[in-house]
Amino acid sequence: MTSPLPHAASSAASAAATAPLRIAVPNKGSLSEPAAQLLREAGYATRREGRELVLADPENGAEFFFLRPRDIAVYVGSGTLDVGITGRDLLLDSRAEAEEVMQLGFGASTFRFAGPASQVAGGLDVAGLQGQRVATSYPGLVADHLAAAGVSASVVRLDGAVETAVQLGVADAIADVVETGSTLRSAGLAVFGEPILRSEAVVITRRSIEAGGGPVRPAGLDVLLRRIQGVLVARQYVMVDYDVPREHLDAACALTPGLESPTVAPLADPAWAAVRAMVPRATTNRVMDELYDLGARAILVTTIHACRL
Ligand SMILES: Nc1ncnc2c1ncn2[C@@H]1O[C@H](COP(=O)(O)OP(=O)(O)OP(=O)(O)O)[C@@H](O)[C@H]1O
Ligand SMILES: O=P(O)(O)OC[C@H]1O[C@H](OP(=O)(O)OP(=O)(O)O)[C@H](O)[C@@H]1O
Ligand SMILES: [Mg+2]
Repeated sequence: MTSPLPHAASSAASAAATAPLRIAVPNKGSLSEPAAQLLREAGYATRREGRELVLADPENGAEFFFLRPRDIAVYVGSGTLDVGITGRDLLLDSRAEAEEVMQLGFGASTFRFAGPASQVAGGLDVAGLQGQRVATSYPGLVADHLAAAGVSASVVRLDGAVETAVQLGVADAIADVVETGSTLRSAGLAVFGEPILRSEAVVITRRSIEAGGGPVRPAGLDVLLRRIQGVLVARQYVMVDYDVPREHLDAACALTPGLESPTVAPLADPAWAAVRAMVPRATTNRVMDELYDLGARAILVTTIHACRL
């Protein structure tokens, strides 16, 4: 008797057979929990108690390293680790040889200059920083921005609580992450100038891997990116099903074009058709109202748990 043929190896299984993909993940701070949640939803192992520094996930061909978000670009840029999740602002500040390959839609913030509210009301602008002291935890980012603006100022590097530096006389202005703006307000500061950067969490790899010309693209990277993309799309879209009179089918399909094209199926009653399409989650109720006004009925919305497009 012959033994059965093995199943063709899936891309995930073949990745598991080679060296694991080494992935850097934030161990603390604003990005840590949403990054863990994303990886969990993408089917990867996550650490049970928060103190593990390394976590092997052989079933998925991955190994996770829990590191300070600020250090992640350094490990990835040097090629020590294959891929990482960090903030765009931290990546640029590090000046590491790493680049962004996917935006993740969480950890959003703006990076801005701020100064005493009275001076800002009096017209303080970036040119007014000439010869001044600017406190920040992101000295690389600020130095690059000032140089591009042709402003010569001294950058005072602080670890955190940067807003207090002006009050204590260590700096004349600051540049920091602003989310709600409440920390600035309570320190008597206000933003000025254009935003230096809009940041969010991103996936990074070593520079030029994407172009295919530089370092070898690590095995398993495509699987990781596809899985993450699947989670992000599943979060952004819902599935909408409805029945619509055939005379309004074209107008209904225009409202719900889906990604390629909506699925249209006949109903037992030839005057009606059934339609199924993915719809951006944020527009769900507006689309339902417009479909209803058009004569569509039995409009059902369901959550998508995962997808591969
Ligand atoms: N309110 C926020 N404060 C700081 N960083 C934020 C905020 N919202 C989003 N971020 C993003 O999180 C990343 C900084 O994370 P990091 O863990 O270094 O700092 P943190 O969240 O302030 O934590 P901690 O101050 O405890 O070290 C940056 O990419 C930043 O843009
Ligand atoms: O605009 P907001 O919503 O007020 O958020 C922005 C503040 O949050 C962060 O500080 P964090 O609490 O991380 O303290 P740190 O400065 O010591 O890092 C950041 O450095 C700002 O100070
Ligand atoms: Mg902080």
